Amino acid sequence: MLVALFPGDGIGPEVIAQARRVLDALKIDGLTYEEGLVGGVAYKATGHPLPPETLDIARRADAILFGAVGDFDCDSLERRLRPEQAILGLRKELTLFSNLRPAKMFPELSEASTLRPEIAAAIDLMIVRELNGDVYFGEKGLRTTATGLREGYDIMSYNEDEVRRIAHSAFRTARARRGKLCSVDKANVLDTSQLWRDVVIETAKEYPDVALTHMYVDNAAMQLVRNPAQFDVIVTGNLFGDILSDQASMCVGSIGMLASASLDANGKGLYEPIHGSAPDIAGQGKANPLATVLSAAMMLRYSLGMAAQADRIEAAVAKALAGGARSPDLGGSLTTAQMGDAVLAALGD
Ligand SMILES: NC(=O)C1=CN([C@@H]2O[C@H](COP(=O)(O)OP(=O)(O)OC[C@H]3O[C@@H](n4cnc5c(N)ncnc54)[C@H](O)[C@@H]3O)[C@@H](O)[C@H]2O)C=CC1
Ligand SMILES: CC(C)CC(=O)C(=O)O
Ligand SMILES: [Mg+2]
Repeated sequence: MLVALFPGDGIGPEVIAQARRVLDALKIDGLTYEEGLVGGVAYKATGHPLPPETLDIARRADAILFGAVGDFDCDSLERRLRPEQAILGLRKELTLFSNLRPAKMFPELSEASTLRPEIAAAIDLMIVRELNGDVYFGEKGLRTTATGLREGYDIMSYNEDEVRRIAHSAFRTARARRGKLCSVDKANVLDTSQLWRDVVIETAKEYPDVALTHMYVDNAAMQLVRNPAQFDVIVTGNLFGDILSDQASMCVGSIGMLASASLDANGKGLYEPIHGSAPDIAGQGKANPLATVLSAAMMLRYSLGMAAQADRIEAAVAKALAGGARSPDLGGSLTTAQMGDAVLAALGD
């Protein structure tokens, strides 16, 4: 089994290094790694944020473990050369349309949540975010209006096939969990969302065992902090899912805790923390690596058929937290490597 390892920029290499240590400690027979350049480091070395060699590794690999991309040095580059194009390009080129972002409260972290402990305690939800469409991939550009004003535009669109495939993914996810699906849109204003809602309702006919509800995204943002326990699975578009998942991360303690899987129709996946390259803390040993460690566990579970090994990692993370391991984002002072040490120690117990 080949794992593509793409550390990227900023804290990406720091958190990937800890995930790799944890994977190595499992001593899984036949697991090999091939590293590739992505993001700002790739641009600086090759002139492209997603070089063809990297894409080739990604295509050959059984799964991809990704750190983060983003580098302020590249802010003035034209859009197609910017580091973020690496992750957007991988998602599109490999048709990774279904982005699973679980947010579950580790009981030991209730003091790190921005919510009251009794509200935070019950959080166990999954955001299923569409990853190949929406404003991120629509026609976009800068132009000058007839009156000489500068204007920017990003077209939001979804066709019914794109909505149907993510709806199926979300219904299946809900069926395997508590059987509740909330579709989040802005159908009171956006035609894109009206189509989204119609197609989700049509798809629901194939899943009579799943209870479907709908919510506008502004209300969903509010409900996520008012009463997050009401949610089991949330399905939503690319932009809304991006925003709601960062919000959900603070409900369970930190953006440094949220893992993700981005899957194609056949179970091939890219696994990454939901956070970015965090230039404000890069190189200082302050990054929490647990989101990446938990992403590696999702990789074992979803793409490599190694659920027992995934369970071991998740149990070790829970044990490390129960033992008091805390990086600065969780109110502690452990370094990135010390958080890795704590997980390794828990794995060995
Ligand atoms: N998938 C990816 O590669 C993503 C890339 N980005 C890129 O990352 C760069 C920085 O973006 P921001 O908006 O600042 O988002 P960010 O997620 O990198 O950071 C937001 C805040 O959270 C903190 N943070 C993030 N991860 C953390 C961790 N593991 N441990 C402790 N604290 C953590 C950061 O220090 C910062 O204060 C940008 O270039 C952006 O485009 C942003 C999100 C995802
Ligand atoms: C470059 C961004 C689109 C990545 C991001 O913020 C995300 O996927 O959460
Ligand atoms: Mg994001």
